[in-house]
Amino acid sequence: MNRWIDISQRLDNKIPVWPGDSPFSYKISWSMEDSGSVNVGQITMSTHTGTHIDAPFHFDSDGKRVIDLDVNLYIGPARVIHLHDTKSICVNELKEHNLSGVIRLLIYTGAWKNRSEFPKSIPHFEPEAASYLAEIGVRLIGLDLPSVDPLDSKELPAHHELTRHGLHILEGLVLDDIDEGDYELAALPLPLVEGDGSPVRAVLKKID
Ligand SMILES: N[C@@H](CC(=O)c1ccccc1NC=O)C(=O)O
Ligand SMILES: [Zn+2]
Ligand SMILES: [Zn+2]
Repeated sequence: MNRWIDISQRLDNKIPVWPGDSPFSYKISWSMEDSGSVNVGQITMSTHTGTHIDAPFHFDSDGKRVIDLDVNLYIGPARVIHLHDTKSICVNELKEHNLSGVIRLLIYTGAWKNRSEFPKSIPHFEPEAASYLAEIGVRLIGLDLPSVDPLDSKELPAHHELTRHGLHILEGLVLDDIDEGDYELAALPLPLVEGDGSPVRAVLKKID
């Protein structure tokens, strides 16, 4: 029987974050000793830490908040493909894979090698590829990278083009041990009413 595999980054106080962004912190705000009965923790984090989804509000002030996103996007069949040593994720590279019928596409690049540090540069998603994926019927794109755009991009063209074509974004996956193929995915965001993004626990189960 196939088992669920965790493809999420672990959240501890050392997890690297976007340069200048709030560090992740978990601490016990009320300890067993203080309370006499329970440990109660407190989390402080940026919504773009580790494995997370972006809501359109992240890059468009009129865009959907996390609570407005359809949960059905984040649970269901997904295809994993490998694009080794890619400089940028473009239509030509995507065309080397048969993506017919794919709704959720997860891309392994292997470019974020040292997970204890935020990467200096990453391959980016070519904005032109958004319409190509939308025509196939892809609705969710996931990557093993902290962003779909170059790290120094202020315009965020890939984020905008993906959203304009109805694709949703999942970032910071850990796909190192995942073979190409078909899986069930679950990567649900939290019900953040004002959220621009949300951490997710992303898991995969191989489909035979
Ligand atoms: N677009 C990136 C995040 C991002 O751009 C960012 C995240 C935290 C703090 C600052 C950021 N961008 C600043 O220009 C993402 O989607 O996760
Ligand atoms: Zn993000
Ligand atoms: Zn993003």
